Amino acid sequence: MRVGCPKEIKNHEYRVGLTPSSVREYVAHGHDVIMETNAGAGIGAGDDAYKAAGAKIVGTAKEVFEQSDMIVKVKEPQPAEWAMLREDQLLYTYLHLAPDPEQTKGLIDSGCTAIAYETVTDDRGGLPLLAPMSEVAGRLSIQASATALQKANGGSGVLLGGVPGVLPGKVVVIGGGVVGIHAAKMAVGLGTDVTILDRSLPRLRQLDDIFNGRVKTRYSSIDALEQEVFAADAVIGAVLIPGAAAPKLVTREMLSGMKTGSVLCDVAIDQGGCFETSKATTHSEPTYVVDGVIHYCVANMPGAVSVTSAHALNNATLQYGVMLADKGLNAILENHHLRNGLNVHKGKITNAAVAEALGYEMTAPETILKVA
Ligand SMILES: NC(=O)C1=CN([C@@H]2O[C@H](COP(=O)(O)OP(=O)(O)OC[C@H]3O[C@@H](n4cnc5c(N)ncnc54)[C@H](O)[C@@H]3O)[C@@H](O)[C@H]2O)C=CC1
Ligand SMILES: CC(=O)C(=O)O
Ligand SMILES: [Mg+2]
Repeated sequence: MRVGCPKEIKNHEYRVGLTPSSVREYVAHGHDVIMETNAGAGIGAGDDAYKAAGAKIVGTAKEVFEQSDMIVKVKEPQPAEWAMLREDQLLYTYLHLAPDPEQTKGLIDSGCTAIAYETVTDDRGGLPLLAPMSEVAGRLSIQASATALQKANGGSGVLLGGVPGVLPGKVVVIGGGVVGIHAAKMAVGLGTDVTILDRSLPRLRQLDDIFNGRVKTRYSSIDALEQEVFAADAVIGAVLIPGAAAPKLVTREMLSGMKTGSVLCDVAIDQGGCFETSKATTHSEPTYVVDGVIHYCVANMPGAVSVTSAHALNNATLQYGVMLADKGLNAILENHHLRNGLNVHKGKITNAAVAEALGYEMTAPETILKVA
């Protein structure tokens, strides 16, 4: 198969869909890899490194899209990119369609087969292609919140770790999954007072074991949520209902009960955000203020640490990517985890949560996947 990888074009997105090491693996499986020139510049991988791994370098994204059977990316396609996709082409990347009707329509109109990293599953009930970026974003969320809390950045002037004789700041994490655990790890490392809220009791029990008394856990009722959010210096939004739009857990009304200069960091913004007042921001302008509360809502947080992120992402995406290149649509038919990743095929929505969020009819992948 001809596998293509364009340079990412989202604001301050420095990751790349294929590292040179991944290119070598595709080539070892007999595939041709076509890279856009400078695609790896943001991770310090020049065209020479890609050539050495066996890739062909082309000058424009247009050539990559024209010459490839499968496109491997990081972020959801931007309008200029979805216009270049075509029927019989596989797209393998993050999509986050539930909060994004325009992109969904773009993919439907293209006729392409789109697999969303964030809905591919594994045998343990996890989301293996989302997990590495959730690890990164969870860890970054504490750095981002600590920076926003600094007075010169508009924050309340609280140091999350405190100092001897002065109490530490309070971090509240809503959603104790991958993002939540990694946010808590960083916050604990700084010496912060940390509480994690979740709706899953088994998950709360697991967190209690992992952190061995170093974090408090709380069932996420409306009461508990309100009390914790009002007392917090930083709130990390880390909930997920796979594929679906995030539930709005912190309302506009609740902001008036929060401390002035406290921070809402909405990591779940790529699924529409879990705070009513969240709107996606970029690394150029990551924060804005509503009712005295700083909002940080960057939808591609891991792009800021592109070297770590691109390698962590490739570690997770490579196995399924090579499977897709080896077997084409047959890979999706044979592997139910990859089938869970299928969101759009030949103009139909094949993911139930996406269909429900956007009012489309859901079509079961098995009924429309035609294999040559
Ligand atoms: N902004 C960014 O750059 C990035 C965003 N993300 C996003 O972060 C979000 C979280 O991802 P993961 O941690 O991997 O998901 P996960 O599935 O590991 O964890 C989500 C947790 O939320 C909990 N939850 C669901 N509804 C809840 C509610 N009403 N109240 C409290 N807890 C609730 C679940 O029980 C689960 O423990 C996703 O939307 C993901 O796409 C991930 C990476 C980067
Ligand atoms: C998961 C996601 O949206 C990201 O890594 O940018
Ligand atoms: Mg997005």
